[in-house]
Amino acid sequence: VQLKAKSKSQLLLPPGPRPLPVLGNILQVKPRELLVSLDKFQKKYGPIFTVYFGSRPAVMLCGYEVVKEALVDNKDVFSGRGTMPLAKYVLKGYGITGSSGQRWKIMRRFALTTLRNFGMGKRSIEERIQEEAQFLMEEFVRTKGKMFDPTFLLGCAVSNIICSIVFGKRFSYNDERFLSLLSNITGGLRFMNSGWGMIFYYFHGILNHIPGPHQKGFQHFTDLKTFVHERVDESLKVLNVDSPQHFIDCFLIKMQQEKENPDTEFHKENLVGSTMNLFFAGTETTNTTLRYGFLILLKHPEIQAKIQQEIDHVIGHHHPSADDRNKMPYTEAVIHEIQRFSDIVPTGLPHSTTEDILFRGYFIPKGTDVFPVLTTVLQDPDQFPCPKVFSPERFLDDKGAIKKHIALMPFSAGKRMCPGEGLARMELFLFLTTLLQKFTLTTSISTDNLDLSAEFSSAGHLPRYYEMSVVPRQ
Ligand code: HEM
Repeated sequence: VQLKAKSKSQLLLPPGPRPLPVLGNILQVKPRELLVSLDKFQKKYGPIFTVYFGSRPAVMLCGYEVVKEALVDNKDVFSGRGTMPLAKYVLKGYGITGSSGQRWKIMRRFALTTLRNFGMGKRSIEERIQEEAQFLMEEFVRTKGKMFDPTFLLGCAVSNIICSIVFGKRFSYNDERFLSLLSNITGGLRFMNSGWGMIFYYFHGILNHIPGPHQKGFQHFTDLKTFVHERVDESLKVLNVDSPQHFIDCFLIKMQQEKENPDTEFHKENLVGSTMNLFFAGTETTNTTLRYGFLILLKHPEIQAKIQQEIDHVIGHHHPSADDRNKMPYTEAVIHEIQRFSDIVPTGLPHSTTEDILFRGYFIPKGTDVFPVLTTVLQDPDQFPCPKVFSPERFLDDKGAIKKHIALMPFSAGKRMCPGEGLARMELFLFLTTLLQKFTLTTSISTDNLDLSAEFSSAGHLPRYYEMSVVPRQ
């Protein structure tokens, strides 16, 4: 909506708790209680309200209707990227996730087409996942029925998929370099999710210049960056322009093609930034979803048994393939419900308005941070009755066929929607079916004592720590 200059001064940002100068709403939105506070404000102020992170206002959008009206009905205006201090300091605004405007458009389009050429939805990637699923299965066999925490093995398997896409190689699960890469991703995420991570989010302008635990958080990202730089240098040495092997090769070729263009976005900073983005966004998310999914299946053995029945019926003893997905509505419905229930990016990532907009009677100036609070969509009781109940049947019709649901937005919506959706969904399906074809997941803890609620978190939802064991099926 175009606004006349005169009317702007009479219009206001959505209501919200009163901010203190400099500190903003830190007293009401405590760093360790972000989601609880947002829930309280939603009850008090309604589905759209403003909170201040330090002196920076951020508009919070809650519930399916409001989020859809912003991200889908006004998709261009809400397509900017909001404040992401880590992307700003570590990647200097380069890459896909932390950029806006032309740079973002070019980097995103390039990533999407390159991932597609490398097989998002095509055989090559499918085969990679199938192969990795076999490695993962062998690791599970090695546990010999003992209890173990699946985080590490799932992390290795999922990271290897993205490694093969961006670097063209997988690593063995005990490769030192690979392990330190994984620990940097976990450490970086833990920092972002910690109380300190939130304090940093509030006051990054000041904290960036002084020592403190956040510098350790930074270190994880800086180490990751060094790793990516090394891979880029290696790739450059053996690059064959006629036969690109992976994402980095494709980008390097584009850099050569555009080297005469002084304004090109195809340079090393954007290459390293985009690669880091794919790596970070593509690893922990899929791993966490699978880990949450396993916990849910341990809690609901009857659902696990139904998936196995469908596997036996549709796939039999073959390797699961992407084509099987269309024939397995129950398994698809469980995966949908795992994504809805686990709700792993509860606040969504911050967007920013690309122009002034009058939205639901409020004035949101250009450049304001806006959070599509995804948990309020995935748990919206108007869209998903009894949202706290795990029920795959929500996604099935009377005949047992899969039923699409408009409010299922674990990947967000609109122009910034996750570009890794296709890849992630294929991984979830193939890893889950390959494992359940061969094993039954069990635990010595009684199902009553398995807690499905998320561990304390601010920006991300993580399942609570658990151990499980696998029993080979006949
Ligand atoms: C279950 C797995 C995943 C979930 C739940 C997930 C979720 C999300 C969400 C909620 C966003 C924010 C969108 C927004 O700004 O509104 C996002 C962005 C992003 N995701 Fe994913 N994601 C997953 C897997 C992946 C994978 C496998 C990749 C890599 C290929 C990936 C790459 C990205 C990138 C690059 C962005 C930034 C997009 C942009 O700023 O334009 N994600 N994802």
